[in-house]
Amino acid sequence: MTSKNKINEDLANERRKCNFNIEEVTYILDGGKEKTLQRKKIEDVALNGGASVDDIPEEYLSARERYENAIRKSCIYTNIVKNEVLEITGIENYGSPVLRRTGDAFFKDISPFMLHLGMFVPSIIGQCTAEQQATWLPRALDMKIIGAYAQTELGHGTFIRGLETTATYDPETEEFVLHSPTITSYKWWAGGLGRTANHCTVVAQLYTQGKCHGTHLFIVQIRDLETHMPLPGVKVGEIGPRMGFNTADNGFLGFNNYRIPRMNMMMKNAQVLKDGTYVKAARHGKLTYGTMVFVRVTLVGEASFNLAKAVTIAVRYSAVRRQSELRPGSIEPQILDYPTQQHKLFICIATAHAFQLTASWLWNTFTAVQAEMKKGNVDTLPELHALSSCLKALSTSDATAYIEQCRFACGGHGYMLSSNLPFLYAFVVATRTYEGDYTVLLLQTARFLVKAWEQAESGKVVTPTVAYLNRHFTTNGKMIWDNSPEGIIRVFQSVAAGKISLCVRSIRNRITSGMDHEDAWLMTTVQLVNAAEAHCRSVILHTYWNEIVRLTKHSSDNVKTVLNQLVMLYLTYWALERTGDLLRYSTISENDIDLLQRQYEELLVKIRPNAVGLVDAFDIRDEILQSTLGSYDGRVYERLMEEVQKNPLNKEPVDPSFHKYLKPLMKSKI
Ligand SMILES: CC/C=C\C/C=C\C/C=C\C/C=C\C/C=C\C/C=C\CCCCC(=O)SCCNC(=O)CCNC(=O)[C@H](O)C(C)(C)COP(=O)(O)OP(=O)(O)OC[C@H]1O[C@@H](n2cnc3c(N)ncnc32)[C@H](O)[C@@H]1OP(=O)(O)O
Ligand SMILES: Cc1cc2nc3c(=O)[nH]c(=O)nc-3n(C[C@H](O)[C@H](O)[C@H](O)COP(=O)(O)OP(=O)(O)OC[C@H]3O[C@@H](n4cnc5c(N)ncnc54)[C@H](O)[C@@H]3O)c2cc1C
Repeated sequence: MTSKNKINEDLANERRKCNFNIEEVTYILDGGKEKTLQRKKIEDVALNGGASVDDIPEEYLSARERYENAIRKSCIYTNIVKNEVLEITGIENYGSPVLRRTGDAFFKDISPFMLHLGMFVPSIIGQCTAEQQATWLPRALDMKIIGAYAQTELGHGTFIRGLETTATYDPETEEFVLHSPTITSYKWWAGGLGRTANHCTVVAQLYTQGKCHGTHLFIVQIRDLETHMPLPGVKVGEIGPRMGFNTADNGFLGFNNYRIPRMNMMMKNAQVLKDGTYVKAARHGKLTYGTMVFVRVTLVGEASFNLAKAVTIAVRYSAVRRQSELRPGSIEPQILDYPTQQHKLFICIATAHAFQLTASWLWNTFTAVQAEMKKGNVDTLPELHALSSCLKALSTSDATAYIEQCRFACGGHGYMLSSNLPFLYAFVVATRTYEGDYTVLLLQTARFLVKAWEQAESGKVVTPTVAYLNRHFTTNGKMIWDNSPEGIIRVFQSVAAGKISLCVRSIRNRITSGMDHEDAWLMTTVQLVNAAEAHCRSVILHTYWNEIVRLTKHSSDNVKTVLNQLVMLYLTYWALERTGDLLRYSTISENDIDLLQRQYEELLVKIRPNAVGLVDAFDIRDEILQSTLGSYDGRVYERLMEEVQKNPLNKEPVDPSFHKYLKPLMKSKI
């Protein structure tokens, strides 16, 4: 072994200590051995060319160079995917999470093609008729056209009904006229729109025969395919530097009476006939919001994956890093030996597991609802909307907080861009806002919960994810505390039921004292967000536990044990985080809380020897991690020094600014 690929001795020791079969855990997280093998095959094909390597790390480049470099690498990756990977996966897997994750080896920030595959293509699949799909989809998948998703405007992001862009049908020419009547109606934020896209999905208020029919989706060509010039009537550009997403060329877009053919309206759920007659085909009023539901579902997996990356970096670093002394004169311990460090990191491993298993479960729910909707049944959509909203909100918010915790866990070196932790944070913190802000989405779930509560109150049996509400009406008083996993979950469900019940009571009391329903709801929104968060927490705890029990049925004993320790850590951690709620809604005592705390500390000790094995089980290749601190070999200090050599500021021993500014300053007299 050369010194370049020699494994750091501490990390090698950690791997020797690991007592479970790492591959077995990887298979569970990936959804089965076949899926792991296919992922590895894709990674081998896509990454073995080393095409991702930048001579100069992208953070040293100017805005223009960074963008050009991102396009260059996107094209390399797209060609690999088109020519080699799709042969393995099949065209239907274009845009699958595996491709998205493999893509992370090419970009520290983000590909300008992300929104093309992440939202433009899904909007064609979800919102177009079969005939329209036949026109657009092959060209989009083949990258003959490149699209963005332009919904948000300068004046409105959350409130879609408030969007101002208009699409007015002209039966004379059988065209829609797109127009941006005000400055606030300019599209703003769409990824890939600023410089890259030549087409986009535009969300606009549809007018026909003098009547507005609300927001609908349109496919709009914005640039010439040969020259890439914006077409007449289109004003488009990049919105400027932001906290992250700096290679995603987020853009603005305005229209001046710009005409598109009638058939460019996405007509799966509603149509405008040649004469201008509006026909609504949809059985549910919000099917045009479907692309957002799809992305919210995928974001739970994104949260898990990005957190898995962060904690892989932080745990490996913590095994390599030695600091302070436990006793005078003793050898400096690995920082992973500090219980406070374990407290910061093990919850991140458990959370990545919880979100990954919840994401798979949510994906199955999503595909089941889609299948029902194909048959004309939309009854399960409200529950999916409520679930995807709160799970998107909580998973992105928790992942953001824990990625930052991983950075804190790496001390000063975590602040280096080369650790990749700042990039991960800047990318993930945006997910809390986009595709529906945290608070706004929890309030959507709260609407569903209040309705479910009313149904349960009237004796109706409610859907499985809120079935605990039926129990709430048949049991009296506080939930009996029970330290088993099922007991903790039951108590969390009682907390959710209790909070929803308080919300309903507050709304009713306010209405009784003279408020109208809207004001009573508004005044209760702080509690409603809290109740939706409690509900979502109980869903995650329940799903995580159920899935671990199901998936480890045939596992080896040691895998069963370590995955059980993790899920118990998760349940105990949240019980301790929510002792106030537990005291209010269950019979938990001071003594029970002391026991929980001891149980938590014992779990940290039990998990400690397997910590590196657990992050290895995420099986994230070094090319994808892109971190000086987190590589498999643990050559932390060597990599930090190697990275310094790439710094253009170190190219010359003396910077020109010395002669230009510093020296004259030093020579000048006071
Ligand atoms: C080379 C390539 C390299 C790599 C790439 C490789 C592969 C890539 C492949 C894949 C990518 C994978 C993943 C993608 C990952 C990341 C994507 C990256 C970036 C994404 C960027 C972000 C994009 C965006 O942000 S787009 C804009 C999103 N905007 C929003 O989310 C707006 C939020 N607001 C709303 O949703 C609504 O306005 C509202 C819900 C808040 C309110 O709506 P409205 O006022 O109309 O309704 P209400 O009156 O409140 O409610 C009425 C009833 O309707 C119900 N309702 C609401 N919404 C829905 C819904 N969606 N579905 C069902 N029902 C809904 C509501 O509950 C009410 O019901 P009730 O019964 O009356 O109570
Ligand atoms: C990196 C990034 C990429 C994006 N990409 C795209 C894209 O590709 N395409 C696209 O169309 N859009 C995109 N967006 C826009 C994104 O979807 C919106 O920013 C998001 O939906 C939030 O809307 P907003 O910015 O209008 O926030 P606002 O709605 O103005 O929110 C501001 C604050 O007001 C609060 N608030 C708003 N309404 C309510 C309410 N009813 N009740 C209580 N509180 C409320 C929110 O909680 C928040 O705290 C992107 C945004 C970012 C940051």
